[in-house]
Amino acid sequence: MTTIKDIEIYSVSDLATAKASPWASVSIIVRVVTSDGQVGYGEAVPTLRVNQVVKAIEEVRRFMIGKDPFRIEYLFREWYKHEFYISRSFEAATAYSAVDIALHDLLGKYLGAPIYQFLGGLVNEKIKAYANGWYSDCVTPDDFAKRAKEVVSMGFKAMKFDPFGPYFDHMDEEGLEEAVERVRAVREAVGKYVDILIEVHGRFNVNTAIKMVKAMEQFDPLFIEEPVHPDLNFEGLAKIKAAVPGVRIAVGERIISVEEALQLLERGLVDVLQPDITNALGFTGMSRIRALTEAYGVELAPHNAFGPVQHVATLQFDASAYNLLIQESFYEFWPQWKRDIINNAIRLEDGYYRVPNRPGLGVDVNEKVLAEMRFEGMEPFHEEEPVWVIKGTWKRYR
Ligand SMILES: O=C(O)[C@H](O)[C@@H](O)[C@H](O)[C@H](O)CO
Ligand SMILES: [Mg+2]
Repeated sequence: MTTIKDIEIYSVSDLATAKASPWASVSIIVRVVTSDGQVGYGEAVPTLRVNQVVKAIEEVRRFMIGKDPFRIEYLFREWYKHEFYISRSFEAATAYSAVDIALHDLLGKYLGAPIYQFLGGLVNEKIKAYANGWYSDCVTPDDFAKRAKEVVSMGFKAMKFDPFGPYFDHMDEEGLEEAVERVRAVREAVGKYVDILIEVHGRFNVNTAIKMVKAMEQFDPLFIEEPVHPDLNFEGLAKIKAAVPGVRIAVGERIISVEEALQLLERGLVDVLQPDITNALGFTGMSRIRALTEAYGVELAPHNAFGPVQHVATLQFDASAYNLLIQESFYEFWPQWKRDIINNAIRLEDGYYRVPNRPGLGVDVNEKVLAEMRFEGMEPFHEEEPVWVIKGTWKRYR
């Protein structure tokens, strides 16, 4: 019987190139090795918890050594039994997510099939992408408009951005006007057939969020994402939906269980759910969440903001999701080393991605790059700009 022989953990980074997504200037890649020498890869969430996540993966590693890697559901339930806090701990959830992704990669390689083949087969021949990470250092409406045009020239048919500068909790009239002017400039630059998605990063209190959503409706966003502080999601989103029923609301990047997805869906608070395969318990969790969204008639736009193994794992998941709306991508805006980790195997074709159809994740991981980029340390922290915004945008322009 094939067993898990080891789980290696690679924190990789080149801090000097932390351009668009400062929260993910590090990537945490896991390499699961079996007794017959096969290797599966996964990825965990870095952000301001790199060392904690690495330690949490070590806990999963201790449990997994010697186990049958193909008993994926059994392994999840056993670890759920032992771990005790996995539904309450982001670190525990992302650690397990990374290993679950690697187990699916191994199963695909064992079966000689891409992961989507055993998730229900190919539903989406190609995946519509939206660009994120494209607006580093954009401050004025003109900055955003110019860069948005470049994004369209790359082939993207959709793009997401956070136009809210340095506002948090509350935003005054001037701040709202600045945000409106940035969105207006992008809408005028790209025209009405390119989708605009507005990212709020859960910045605002409920009253500010309602005022903001009302102001943004004129631009017909594909959705507005995380308009209110995530701990206010239930009451806050309900008030937003009541006040502005015509705007699609998207949340979900922070959920770590199918139960959290259910709490959002059963209250009718979300129009587009954005679970993330690197913290919503890998393919095992995402498949459960997908079934729920289908039952509630909610579309999927999986969050995807960290690294290359996450990128291809998400595409494998997307391939068999009939209620997929659109897929987030930072891929084209990363430093080159991140794309090199998967030999730059993914290509945007007229705004869409084809899903690799080779076994497992469908791409090779470049172990030379993994070794070269190995890194000990933490994500950079800057007091003057939260790590979760696109670099250089936490500014006013008036
Ligand atoms: O929708 C997104 O891609 C996310 O909100 C990113 O913009 C965040 O900054 C990151 O996920 C923080 O960890
Ligand atoms: Mg987001």
